[in-house]
Amino acid sequence: MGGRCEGWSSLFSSLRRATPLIVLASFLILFVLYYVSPMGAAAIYAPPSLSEGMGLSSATTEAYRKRLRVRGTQRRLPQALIIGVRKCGTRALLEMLNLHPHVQKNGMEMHFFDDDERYANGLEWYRKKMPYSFDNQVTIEKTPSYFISREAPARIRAMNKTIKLLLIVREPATRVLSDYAQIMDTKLRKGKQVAPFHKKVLTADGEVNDGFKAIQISQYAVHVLRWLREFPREQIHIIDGDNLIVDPYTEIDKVQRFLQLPRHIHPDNFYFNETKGFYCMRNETFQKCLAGAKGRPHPRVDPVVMSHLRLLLWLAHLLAIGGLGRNLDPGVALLSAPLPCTP
Ligand SMILES: Nc1ncnc2c1ncn2[C@@H]1O[C@H](COP(=O)(O)OS(=O)(=O)O)[C@@H](OP(=O)(O)O)[C@H]1O
Repeated sequence: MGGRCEGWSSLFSSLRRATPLIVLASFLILFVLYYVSPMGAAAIYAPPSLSEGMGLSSATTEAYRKRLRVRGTQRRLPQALIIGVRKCGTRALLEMLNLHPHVQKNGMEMHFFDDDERYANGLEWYRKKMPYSFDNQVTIEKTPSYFISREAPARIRAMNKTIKLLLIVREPATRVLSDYAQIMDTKLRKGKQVAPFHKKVLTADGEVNDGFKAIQISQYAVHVLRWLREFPREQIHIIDGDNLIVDPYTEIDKVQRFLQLPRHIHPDNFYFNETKGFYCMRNETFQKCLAGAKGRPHPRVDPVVMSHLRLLLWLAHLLAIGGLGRNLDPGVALLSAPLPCTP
C-alpha cells in the first residue's frame, strides 16, 4: 500500500516540478501554431475560392478580403503599380501575379492618382484602402487610366520614386477594337445605337480620328513620353499583352524577375480552357478563369480598315517620338495638355 502511495506522490511532485516547463512549451506550441498555421494562408486564399463556390460578386469578395487581418500583416502603400493600358490584359496580369505568395493584389481599381477628389484624400487614405500584407509581400494596385493621366506620373513619383511600374500593351489597333467592343456592348445593353467601327476610328477623309478616346489611348508614345519624364526606363517593365493571351507563363515569369520575386509561378499554374478560349489559373487551393467581360468576341471588321488603322497609328507613334506633326508634338505643350475626350 505504502509503496503505491509513494509512487503517486513522486509522480505528482515530478509533475509539479515540470509545470513551468509544460506551461512554457504549451505557450511555444500555441505561438508557433498561431503564426505558422495554414489558417493564415487559408484566410488569404479563402475569398477567391469562396467567390467561385458561392457566386459572391467581386466587390463583395474584395470587401471581405480587405477586412481580413492575419497576424503579422499590415496595410502598405503599393510597391508596384499596373498603370495600364486599358483592354490590354491588365486584369489577367494582376490575377496571374497574385498566384505568387509574395504578391498581395488590390482587386479594385482605386483611381487615386488620376482623380483629383480621391487624391485630395491623401496617401494615408490610400494606404488604408490597400489589403493587409506580410513584409515580404509586394502590394500591387492596378488602374489602367493612370497611363493616360497627366497628373499620375508626378503624383506616383511623389509617393515613391523607386516604385516599379508595369505597363501592358497590345498591338494598338487591336486594342482600339477591344475598346470599341466594350463600348458597343455597354451601349447596346442600354438600347443605344453605336456607329460602325470605321466611322468611329477614321475621319471622312481617311485620317485617324484623334477625337475618339479609344484612339488617343492607343497612341502609346505620347503617354509613354510623359512617364519617362518622371521615371527612368528601367523602372517601367513593358509586357506584351498579345503574348500574355497565348503564352501567359513567359510574360509572367519576366515580371517575377523584374519584381525580384523568387520564381514561384510555374507553367502548371496556367491551363487552357477550351470553352473560354483563354488560359485560366490554378494553384494548390483554387482555380480561376476571368469573367465573361474579359475576352468577349470582337465585332468583324473589314481587314482593309484594320490595316489602314494599324498604319496610321504606327505613323502617329513615329511622329510623337520624332517630335514632328501638328497634333503629336511631344513637347511640353502637348504632353501637358488635357486629352480631348469625345468617346
Ligand atoms: N487569360 C485571360 N483571360 C481572359 N482575358 C484575357 C486573358 N489574358 C489576356 N486577356 C485579355 O484581357 C483583355 C481585357 O483587358 P483588361 O483586363 O485590361 O480590360 S480593362 O481595361 O480592365 O477593362 C481581354 O480583351 P478582349 O479579348 O478584347 O476582351 C482579353 O483578351
